[in-house]
Amino acid sequence: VKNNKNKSSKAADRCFCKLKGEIDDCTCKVETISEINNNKIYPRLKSLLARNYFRYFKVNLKKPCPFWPDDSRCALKDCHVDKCKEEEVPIALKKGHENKYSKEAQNEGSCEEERELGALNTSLSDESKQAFEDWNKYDESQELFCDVDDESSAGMEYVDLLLNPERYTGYKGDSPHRIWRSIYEENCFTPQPEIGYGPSKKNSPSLCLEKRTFHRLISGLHTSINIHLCYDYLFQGNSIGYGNVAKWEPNIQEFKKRFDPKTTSGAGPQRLKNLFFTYLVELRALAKAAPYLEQEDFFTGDTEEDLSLKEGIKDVLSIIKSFPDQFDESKLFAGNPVEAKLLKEEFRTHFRNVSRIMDCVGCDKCKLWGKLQTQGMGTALKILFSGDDVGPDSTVNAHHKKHFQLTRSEIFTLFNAFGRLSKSVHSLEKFKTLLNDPM
Ligand SMILES: Cc1cc2nc3c(=O)[nH]c(=O)nc-3n(C[C@H](O)[C@H](O)[C@H](O)COP(=O)(O)OP(=O)(O)OC[C@H]3O[C@@H](n4cnc5c(N)ncnc54)[C@H](O)[C@@H]3O)c2cc1C
Repeated sequence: VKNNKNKSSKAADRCFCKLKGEIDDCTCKVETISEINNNKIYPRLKSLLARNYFRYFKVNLKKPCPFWPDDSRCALKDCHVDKCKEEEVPIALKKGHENKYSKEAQNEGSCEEERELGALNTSLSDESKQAFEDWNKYDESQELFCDVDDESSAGMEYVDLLLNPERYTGYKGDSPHRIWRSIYEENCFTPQPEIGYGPSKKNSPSLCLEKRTFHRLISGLHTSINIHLCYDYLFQGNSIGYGNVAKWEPNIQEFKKRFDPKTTSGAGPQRLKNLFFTYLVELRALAKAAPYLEQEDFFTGDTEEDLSLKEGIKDVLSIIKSFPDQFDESKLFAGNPVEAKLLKEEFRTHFRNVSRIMDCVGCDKCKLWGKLQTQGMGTALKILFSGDDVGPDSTVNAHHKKHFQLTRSEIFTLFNAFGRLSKSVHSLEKFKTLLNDPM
């Protein structure tokens, strides 16, 4: 037991070795983020994001992949996964039953049908449908929601995020690798080697601040997605030590495989650190947009709920604003104006590509969360770099020029995307404990 414990604490030290001190290119410390997130921001966001306003995501999951022939069928249906007989599939994994995951369901069979893990639960109540119609009418009358093309396109549907948590889906192999590869190799200014952002080495010029920022942002998002799947991992019945009961639990081995320097050629700890960088950038976007958000009306069709939601949002924003070491976006695109403009355009094009690649993700649930999080990050970048005013005077006013605006969908994805990062940072505590103290 002692030996095992020693081995595991070393793994904890190795994985978390970079999670201390200042975050690259920022003055903020990892410890400060962990403390304020875990004690103040995460608990508040958790209850805020369970409210109706932040619960139903309007999204088009049927858009064709613009870059290569759609391989999603091949990725999960018949090519990689052997089909189980109907009676072998645990009831909890069948479409429409996911939310009913219960003791009764856990005692069901053990066959893995990974396609079902990634399938969406699209059930909605009649009241929700009525509420969405009211929301649309309200949005149109406010002229706040300007992204009409997407909003009105065929294929848009509401998805209940609480019924479709981001977790292990079994999506692996060529399809996600092609997505990540195309993001990093074609769109992400990846430094060589990935672990070093530092001064230039021979044949490997260091990246400028903007490109480093871009790469870290995406890497931090990737880390967050992978932490979620490690944290909410499906141990099938018959897994060693699990008998016949299937369970959703943190998977330490999976976490180690992804973040231990030993299994990642040294890159794991930096990838974990990048999560904090991404967190800091989105935190700053919320702080910057706070004056705008604080005076926004969050319409849900229920006056009491609207008011209480507004209070909840103000409460979390007050903590976000009080964060001492905010990311300083003014350092980016600050050089020669002509070069800065080109760089910003390049940044924007690459980010747009990353968000479009999400339509190529071959697992509906992963696509859902991938789209949500890239859209949220896009909103954060718009807030930080659009150059428009963000302030109390910036809301729509019929008699004045329209300045900065956020659509409902931008507000929705901004908060939800930040909520994902917040949960990832929070779950690191659990992994640290488990690695230090394996049962
Ligand atoms: C948009 C998207 C959403 C997904 N959502 C889910 C989900 O909800 N549930 C689920 O179970 N699976 C999900 N996946 C799949 C998951 O991210 C992995 O691709 C899969 O588990 C296979 O993991 P892997 O170990 O092969 O490495 P991958 O995570 O696929 O990584 C590929 C390569 O990228 C590099 N890399 C890894 N992490 C980082 C990082 N943080 N920064 C920089 N480089 C890195 C490494 O070289 C690695 O070999 C999603 C994939 C995508 C593209």
